Amino acid sequence: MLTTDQMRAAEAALFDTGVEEWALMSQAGHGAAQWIARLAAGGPVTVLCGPGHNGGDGYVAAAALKARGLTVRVVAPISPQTDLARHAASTFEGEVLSDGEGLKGTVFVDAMFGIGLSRPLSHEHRALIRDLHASHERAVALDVPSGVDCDTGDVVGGEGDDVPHYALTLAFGAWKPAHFSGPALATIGAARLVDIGVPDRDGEMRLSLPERIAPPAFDAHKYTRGLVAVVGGAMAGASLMASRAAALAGAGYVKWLSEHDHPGHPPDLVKDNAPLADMLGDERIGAVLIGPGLGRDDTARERLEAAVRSGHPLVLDADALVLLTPEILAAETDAPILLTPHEGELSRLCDAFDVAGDTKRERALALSQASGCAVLAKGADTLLASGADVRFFPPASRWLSVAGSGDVLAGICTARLAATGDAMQAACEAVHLHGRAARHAGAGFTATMLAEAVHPALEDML
Ligand SMILES: NC(=O)C1=CN([C@@H]2O[C@H](COP(=O)(O)OP(=O)(O)OC[C@H]3O[C@@H](n4cnc5c(N)ncnc54)[C@H](OP(=O)(O)O)[C@@H]3O)[C@@H](O)[C@H]2O)[C@@H](O)CC1
Ligand SMILES: [K+]
Repeated sequence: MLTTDQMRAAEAALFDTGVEEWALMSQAGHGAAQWIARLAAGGPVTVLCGPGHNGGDGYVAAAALKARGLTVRVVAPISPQTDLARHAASTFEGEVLSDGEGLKGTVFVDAMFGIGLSRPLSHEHRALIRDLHASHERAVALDVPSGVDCDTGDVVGGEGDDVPHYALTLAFGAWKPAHFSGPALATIGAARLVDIGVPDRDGEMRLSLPERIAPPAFDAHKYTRGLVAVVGGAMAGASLMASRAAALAGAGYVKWLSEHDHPGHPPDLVKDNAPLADMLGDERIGAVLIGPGLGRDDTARERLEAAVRSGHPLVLDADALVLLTPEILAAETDAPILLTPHEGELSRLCDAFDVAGDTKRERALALSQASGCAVLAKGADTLLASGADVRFFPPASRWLSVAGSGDVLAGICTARLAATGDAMQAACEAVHLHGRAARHAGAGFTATMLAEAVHPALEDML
């Protein structure tokens, strides 16, 4: 995944090796045409071409679709402004209109602006896009929906609903942050990558895709598979739900460290109510979860301090993120710690650690660097920051926006942390497991149903 500047640098590096600019544009346009042809299914296509190279890609796609025998119209409110764009336009031998008046069709292709967007869209351009979108059955965006800032996913000078919804967005050469984060998520639709020869490199920003979860070793026993300790608190239900999710996400043994009882306590979950510091002294513990249902009073703070002092790998969630300060973390050993804040908790933590950032990605990175913890910033555009690295995730089920969903995720994170010993890997596995579980749970599920669905989700990922 590349920012606009990194994308331009990657293109420049290719040109230095002798690759022609036209070759890249040709690959982008032809790659796009293949997708558009599938969506058009023989119906008419309208391509809106801008003045730069995004428009150039549009002209190449239009020519390729016309060569396939489709009816193709180009709408170009601004003429091409560079030699390369003019050359691309010259390859399209069909109707070029200056406005979209009365046009109807199957697919509307938005090739107005891509990574070169330099200011908000004018009212006229916004209206033209809205009208063409409305008069066609499906819309496809080339590189990004016009008006979206590739680096942030913000709509430049507008709100998320100022850009219409696209069925498909075709990213050229590399993913940009806008494809998986920010308000743009509401407009991007399905995102597909079109290869134009930009080499995949092991950059700091990547899209995390599900990888296989390692099954237990042949000689595994409950402790080597991971002993998870879930610290309970004033509201027992949340930590109980997290414990259940941890047990189904592959932990060998889950202990619920709770002074309170709960009627939903399953018989296979061991409850321990000895003094917390004693229980946390068990060296066999692979990872500790603290936060769900913890409470925010002095007792809760003491429990959090004890968990940090224990030196075990940790997952901090919910109330633990409200209580956390740099002073509490100062007691830390070098064990991995994963923080799992939602948007509000992330803001609070940034204040507590005295860091800031314009985007969620920048805030999560700054917090990770200031705290030394991995930060899984949850939400519709969940992302993971650790040191200088960022992982984005494919969008998950919108039904995950249910109370208790975060408790389930925290439980899964802790089971995977106990199994892998690595916060980054654990968080990636957990996000994919959580997303899979949501698919198994279907629509309108409760957090309890989601926790149970972690079981078939784990089976899928082996
Ligand atoms: N480089 C390559 O080799 C490859 C690039 N590729 C493709 O090129 C795209 C990037 O092309 P690009 O750099 O030409 O920028 P692009 O997005 O077309 O816009 C720039 C033009 O729009 C204008 N403009 C901007 N905002 C405006 C506004 N609000 N309202 C009005 N005008 C506005 C701006 O004018 P200016 O700001 O200079 O006044 C300029 O004329 C990239 O997304 C990908 O699709 C691929 O084919 C792979 C190979
Ligand atoms: K576009």
